[in-house]
Amino acid sequence: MAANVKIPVIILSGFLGSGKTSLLTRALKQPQLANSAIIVNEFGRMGLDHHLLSRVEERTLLVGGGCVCCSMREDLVNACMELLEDMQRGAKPRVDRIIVETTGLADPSPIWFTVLRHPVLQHHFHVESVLVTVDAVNGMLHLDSHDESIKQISAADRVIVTKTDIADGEEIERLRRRIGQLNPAAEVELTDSEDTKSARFFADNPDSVRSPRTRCAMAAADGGREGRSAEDGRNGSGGHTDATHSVSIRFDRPLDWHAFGLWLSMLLHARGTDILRVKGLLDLGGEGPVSLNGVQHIIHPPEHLDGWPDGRRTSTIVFIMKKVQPQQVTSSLLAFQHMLGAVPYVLETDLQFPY
Ligand SMILES: Nc1nc2c(ncn2[C@@H]2O[C@H](COP(=O)(O)OP(=O)(O)OP(=O)(O)O)[C@@H](O)[C@H]2O)c(=O)[nH]1
Repeated sequence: MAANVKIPVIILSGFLGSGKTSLLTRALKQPQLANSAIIVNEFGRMGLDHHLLSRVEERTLLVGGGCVCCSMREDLVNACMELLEDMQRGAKPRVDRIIVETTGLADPSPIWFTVLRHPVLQHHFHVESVLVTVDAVNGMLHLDSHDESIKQISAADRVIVTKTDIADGEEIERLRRRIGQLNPAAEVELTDSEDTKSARFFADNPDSVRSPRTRCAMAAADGGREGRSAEDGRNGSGGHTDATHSVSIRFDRPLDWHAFGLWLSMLLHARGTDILRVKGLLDLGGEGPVSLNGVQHIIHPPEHLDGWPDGRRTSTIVFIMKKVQPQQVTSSLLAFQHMLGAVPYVLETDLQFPY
């Protein structure tokens, strides 16, 4: 098997009963997903009929400092290693992707961490996207009452609102807005039980690098906040210190990578468990952007991309945080601006702190 091309892993998460299995079952009927390996977390569940289906019991091994997001999922390691060995000795054909369906209460970050940091898996697999289902009828309630739901949405590249056939339009719009506030970097899509094209969520790379920019551009067009320096907002007080907040930040010039890397390491070292997601495109002065993708204090190796997705050359970073105020991030960046070589400004935030 071609060892140098990593097999994409797609994580399918979403709160209890939000429609993960229904979505996946429908998607697997389409030929695009024929050559996929599926790993689900629960024993004894019926309904998925697939030749490569593997059911595993969720087992997490705490590694490093004992932090949950930096734990290895032993179940996933075993399932992937088994598949890898089978493919390497020719007992199974090489699969096009692995889809991991989590339990409804799972935090997707240990799965991410496992694929990224396991000494063998990291050379053969990469996490292509995190899909999260949200129930159009109950999603708002789940978000209000369950931290797990918020964590899942924060980790998502693509949020799929299910059950739109039984929810009213206004309800769906409210939910979309809430998801957009929680994770401005995620694409939000709708589905229902009659959707016969749901393989698109798994087989198309959501081009995660484009989404923060697209959303930011939309926010700028509609909110008119673009161009205001973060300095203007540094003394604002947003309250809600325990809540989850997001902020999208842009820079006026290319960034110094070493200085930015140092700043980010310091932030993650100090507040890693509260930084649920960092995602963006950086202008480091090279031809194309460098994509940045992190979940809690795990940062995916940055990737150089060939071109700017929407032709606009600028750094945009989205932070989704718990117990950290957007202005704490911006003030810290401002304090670092001379080393960074660029001035940050707030493009969009869910908090109305004074600009
Ligand atoms: N009307 C409607 N019902 C749906 C839709 N998606 C799922 N359901 C129903 O919602 C219920 C839960 O769906 P599942 O697919 O089992 O949800 P899940 O997220 O896999 O559930 P857990 O594994 O328990 O977390 C089932 O009764 C489904 O038939 C949808 O788009 N429309």
